[in-house]
Amino acid sequence: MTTDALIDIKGVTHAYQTADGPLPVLNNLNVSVKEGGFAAVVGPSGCGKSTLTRLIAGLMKPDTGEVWLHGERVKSPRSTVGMAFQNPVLLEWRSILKNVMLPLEIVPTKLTNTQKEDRARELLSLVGLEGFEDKRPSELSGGMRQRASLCRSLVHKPEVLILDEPFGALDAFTREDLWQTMHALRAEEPFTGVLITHDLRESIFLADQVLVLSGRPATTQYVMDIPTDAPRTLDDLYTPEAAERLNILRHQIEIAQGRATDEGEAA
Ligand SMILES: Nc1ncnc2c1ncn2[C@@H]1O[C@H](COP(=O)(O)OP(=O)(O)OP(=O)(O)O)[C@@H](O)[C@H]1O
Repeated sequence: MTTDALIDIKGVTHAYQTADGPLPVLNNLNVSVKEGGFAAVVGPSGCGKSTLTRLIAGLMKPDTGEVWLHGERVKSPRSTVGMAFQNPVLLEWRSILKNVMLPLEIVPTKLTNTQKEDRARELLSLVGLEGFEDKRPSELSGGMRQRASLCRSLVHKPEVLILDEPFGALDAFTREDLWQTMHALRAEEPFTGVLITHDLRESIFLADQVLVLSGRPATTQYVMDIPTDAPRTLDDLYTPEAAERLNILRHQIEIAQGRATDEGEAA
């Protein structure tokens, strides 16, 4: 296969088999993310965003179409994909450090135990959790737990990081802090990312490409490229360019929901 895309989803169609018959979820979906790219996926509730992440991670196979990661067809679960979700599932009987080290116990690695620990400590320090390594998850705030969960999803240096609404349960200020942490992490530890979110500001702040999926069964309805020439700051969200991008995306979501048409008229 000749493509410079690290993630290449080609013509994927999928339906879940339910008691009421097939539920078509994805319809001829095409998504391409280049190495080091960061794509945000937005779309109406229930349109198939999480299904897309399961396909990338190899947790399920599409009915038709192909999923490729780094030039290899995905047919089974991939340990080279890291995932973080809205509710970080940290194990209460393990310290924060040991929680972060968990993937290194599961995914084959040549690191010694000391190197594994150093790696986990380094990431925890990068997200501002130095000094909390020996705490239990319940001793941390929600934002701190999510930081630890991000470290855990990156500790084995995955090719792809999938973030499924990881900041959705956090208050607005903590969420903005975490957005900046994401940029810091990416600067230190470049990865290819796919972020599922309902927050359009989050999508334009974090991603270099925003994909709007149509209503179910989802197809790629609109793609917005966001150039990344300089490090982003929260002030960038209050510029006329940001306002225009948010307006375009909001309108596209309304089209996906069937509440507006292409011409901007109410449906
Ligand atoms: N294992 C399953 N079996 C049957 N139906 C499923 C299954 N998983 C998801 N669905 C249905 O498929 C549709 C798409 O689900 P999915 O979780 O991918 O959507 P989503 O866009 O991530 O949703 P949300 O925005 O609400 O998080 C939903 O209608 C959901 O109920």
